[in-house]
Amino acid sequence: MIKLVGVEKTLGKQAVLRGVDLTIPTGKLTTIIGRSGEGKSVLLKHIIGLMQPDRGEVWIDGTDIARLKGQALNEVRKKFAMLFQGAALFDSLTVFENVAFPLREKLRLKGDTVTRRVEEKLEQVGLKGMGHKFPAELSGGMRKRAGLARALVMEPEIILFDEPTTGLDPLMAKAIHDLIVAMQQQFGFTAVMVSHEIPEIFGISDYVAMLKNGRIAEMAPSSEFVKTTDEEIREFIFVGGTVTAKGLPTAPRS
Ligand SMILES: Nc1ncnc2c1ncn2[C@@H]1O[C@H](COP(=O)(O)OP(=O)(O)OP(=O)(O)O)[C@@H](O)[C@H]1O
Repeated sequence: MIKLVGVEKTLGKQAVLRGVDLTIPTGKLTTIIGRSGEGKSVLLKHIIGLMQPDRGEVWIDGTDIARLKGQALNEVRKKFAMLFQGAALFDSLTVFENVAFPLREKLRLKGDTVTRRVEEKLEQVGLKGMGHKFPAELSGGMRKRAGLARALVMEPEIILFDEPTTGLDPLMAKAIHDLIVAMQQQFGFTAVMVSHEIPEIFGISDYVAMLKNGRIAEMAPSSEFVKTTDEEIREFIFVGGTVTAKGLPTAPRS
């Protein structure tokens, strides 16, 4: 379980996180929403230990990583993979080498073992036979798939997705959402996603949390979340009534 307690973070002169309390259930897909610049990416960075809070606790399965450093922090971070906004592929490496990279660098695997694991992941994300291509030769959606394959190849317990569909057309975005859900159900990792894809995320997330004014204003199963009576949250998620027009929400997956 991931649990943040009273997390505060000031960056420059801005108090970005002002007491975040959030419990993220294991083996589910939780999506964090909120206005631009609210601190969603900063929050993800606290969860994975890339940033440390000024105050508060960040519990990852019984370890508070808020003040952990060096080897102890690295041990906990082995549980994680992160899919960054731009997929963060190495442009000079082929798709195959990009996906193989963590296996070779972190697990020191070689030869057939690497080939087998990489090809299996490429197939799972729909990139079978594409391993020889370079990132520049791929469409935006294919780059996201390659990034997802690289995240999955380490078989992490937790995957963080920072706006995984940014820059994609609606059909491609849906394909990536569907793939994330399919992979999450198949492998059972804990998924934490930051997204602006409203209303779509209500149809795919088990839980939705909203960051507002540096705190979690609401956290609930998606189907409950949309029943919120908080006017500001309603305004944000029912932008001009379009969400209701599209007939959301669907029930969260059991
Ligand atoms: N390393 C940093 N140093 C200083 N300020 C930062 C740093 N990282 C983020 N910030 C600031 O913290 C605030 C929150 O940024 P963050 O990227 O988390 O927002 P966000 O909610 O993810 O936004 P968006 O939805 O637009 O991606 C912003 O004002 C940003 O400028």
